[in-house]
Amino acid sequence: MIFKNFLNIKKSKTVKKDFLRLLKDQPILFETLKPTYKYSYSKKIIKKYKKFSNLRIIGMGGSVLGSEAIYNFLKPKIKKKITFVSNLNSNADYFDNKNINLNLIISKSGNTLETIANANTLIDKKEKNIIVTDAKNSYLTNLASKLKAEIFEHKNYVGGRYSVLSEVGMLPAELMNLNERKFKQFNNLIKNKNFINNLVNNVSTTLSLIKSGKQTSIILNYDEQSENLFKWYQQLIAESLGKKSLGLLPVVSSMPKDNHSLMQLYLDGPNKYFYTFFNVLENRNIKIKNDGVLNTHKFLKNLSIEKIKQSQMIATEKVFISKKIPFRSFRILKRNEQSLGELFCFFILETILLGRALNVNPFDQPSVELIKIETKKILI
Ligand SMILES: O=P(O)(O)OC[C@H]1O[C@H](O)[C@H](O)[C@@H](O)[C@@H]1O
Repeated sequence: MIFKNFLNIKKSKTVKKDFLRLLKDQPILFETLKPTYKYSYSKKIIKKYKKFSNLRIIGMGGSVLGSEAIYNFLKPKIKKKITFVSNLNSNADYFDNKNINLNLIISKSGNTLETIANANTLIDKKEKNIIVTDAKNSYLTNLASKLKAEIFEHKNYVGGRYSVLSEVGMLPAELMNLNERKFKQFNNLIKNKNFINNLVNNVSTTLSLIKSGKQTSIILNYDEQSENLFKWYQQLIAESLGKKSLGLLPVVSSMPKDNHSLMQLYLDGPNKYFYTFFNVLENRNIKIKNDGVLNTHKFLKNLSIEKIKQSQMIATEKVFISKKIPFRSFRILKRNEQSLGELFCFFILETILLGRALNVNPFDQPSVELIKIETKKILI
């Protein structure tokens, strides 16, 4: 991964201290970031489920965004068909898919309304089921015994949006036949001085941008297969930091598509945003067909789609520099488990450090309950 930090870096000794304190006094959820983490299942138990080829994963928010990010980012490597049911949509194509052989239903609380509704609409008697949920009595623990489903514990000390490297993201990864071990980059990264400096300076600079009134963080994403990664990131940032009238609004822009839609605003609109350029450089090599190129556009000969896209990214970075618009950039060299593991780790640490510096608790989401309570009142 190549990470280019903001141009005008603000260095903060407090953030560095916070980082060292975080390493010394690690939240227990950090166990999930390490290769030594003890899953609630054994590799032997899950082996029998690896033969299933057509999976449906049902969940909401942190219970599913991580596995959806993994699936889409690493799709070229994955031979299975996985259907994600992570919203309420009566018109979705998945209602017509009758070939599912294994369901994975994931919910920490076991009581999330959308997950219950989707499970009870979609699951068919002939399908096998695995349920990942907290051990306590809930709708899903009861459903598991009714369905005679396999049940694996969602450790109660791991919050949904921080759970991607626990059972929640790694069981789906195993079933996708990916290498779970390779996602676990925490131990390597905290020994890497470059990573630590980048992380600390990135957090310090983000804090000074927030202080100067820039509370919208726009991701200029040049890799369509990373869209779900940034959906995961959105929840992480929004639920962790959006409290006490503070927080950041993470917006994901599809690039270069949005050159033709939002870029004008980014360049000349309110001076209230900061940006993250993101691209993955390992892709199929699809080239322009030379014999079809018209003489006026000879420069296109031999070019690949990726070369054109990457040139647009570099060009946009140049324009941002000339306009003094703050940005950082990620260039991911390999599309593999390790790169994704590094990104998960970077963003998790970034979020916790921002939370500490802003003096908000990055692990709760108290107001989310309000909608659940009001919805129940309407339905009962
Ligand atoms: O895993 P579950 O208990 O089903 O929760 C799923 C999601 O719903 C909640 O409302 C929270 O805001 C999220 O943080 C959580 O990831």
